Amino acid sequence: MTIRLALVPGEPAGIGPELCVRLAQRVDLSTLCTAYADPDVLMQAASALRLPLELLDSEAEITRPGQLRLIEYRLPTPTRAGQPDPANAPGIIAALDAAAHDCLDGRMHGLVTGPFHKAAINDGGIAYTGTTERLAQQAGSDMVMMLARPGLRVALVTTHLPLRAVADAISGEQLERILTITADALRRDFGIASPRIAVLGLNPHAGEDGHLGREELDIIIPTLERLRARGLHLDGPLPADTAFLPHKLATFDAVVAMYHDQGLPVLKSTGLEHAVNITLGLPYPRVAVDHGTALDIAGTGRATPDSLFAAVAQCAQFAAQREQDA
Ligand SMILES: NC(=O)C1=CN([C@@H]2O[C@H](COP(=O)(O)OP(=O)(O)OC[C@H]3O[C@@H](n4cnc5c(N)ncnc54)[C@H](O)[C@@H]3O)[C@@H](O)[C@H]2O)C=CC1
Ligand SMILES: NCC(=O)COP(=O)(O)O
Repeated sequence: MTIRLALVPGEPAGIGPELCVRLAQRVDLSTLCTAYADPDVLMQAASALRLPLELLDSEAEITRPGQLRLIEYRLPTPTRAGQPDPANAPGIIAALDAAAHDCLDGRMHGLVTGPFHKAAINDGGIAYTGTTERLAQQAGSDMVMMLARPGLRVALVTTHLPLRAVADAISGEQLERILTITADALRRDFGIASPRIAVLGLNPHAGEDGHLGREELDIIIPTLERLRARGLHLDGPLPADTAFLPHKLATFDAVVAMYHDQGLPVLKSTGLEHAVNITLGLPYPRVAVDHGTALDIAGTGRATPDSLFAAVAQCAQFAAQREQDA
């Protein structure tokens, strides 16, 4: 069967549009995608890169490099590379919401997104902590944010939260939900029959037996014991500073970190180009680039499209797997 993916470039002043133009040069990937975007933004990015771009209607067949199917979402103000305009926020989010809606109703099999500029969207009057949270709210489902590259998958217990709020957000119920969704996704989407998951502590040295914090003793350990009794293979709570040592990582299928900057720097420090951002728990597969809007290099042609290419390939694989299982 033919897999159809909705592709949303994200912030028009960032590198998202030019990555979509580069994607259009790869017929093996572009043939899977339909962009939800402003045609002028994509044509401007193609012109800056001096690459061919022909925008087709949403049912057209891709026959050569440089073609991309498009569903139009026009923005009110012209794009200047590197300078997000909050006035465009409603249009940017309208494209995202429409693409997600088309995934929910089965018109599309999965969603691939470029980077969104969180501050510009909030400055435009839309309360937005992240795409992961918005998609989960729209779908009425729970979610887990997982970033993955070959050899390492990191899922997060809390996502876009001020550090001050993290400890209060970690409850036994929340941890149980995150671990259950992660284990289910490892089985269903990644085909790992009996996944082994490492769970990090919250405090230095995983609390040092309660001398450096009590969340491990009061919340994490009891939750892990409860879930082990239900058959999950969980190791932890592990001290975060040593859990990522290569000989330890080799024994896990995924690491669950308590907060954003506990887990993601480890993954991103080995290169932005190999990793993708996966939303687990939605009714459809969603995969995003792992990097941000890179306003500092937008329009220069220096942005590598590898994470977007990997996101499309990964989303197509998940979508095909789900269609086969259905
Ligand atoms: N998937 C998403 O929607 C994400 C959005 N963001 C948003 O992006 C904005 C900027 O975030 P930053 O922390 O500055 O991170 P960033 O990822 O945009 O930039 C960090 C550094 O990596 C470079 N870089 C990023 N992507 C690259 C690529 N494809 N090729 C070459 N170099 C690349 C940038 O030039 C910069 O030097 C923020 O508003 C943030 O919220 C951040 C992460 C993910
Ligand atoms: N650090 C990941 C990130 O900011 C992207 O998350 P989301 O906007 O896709 O939820």
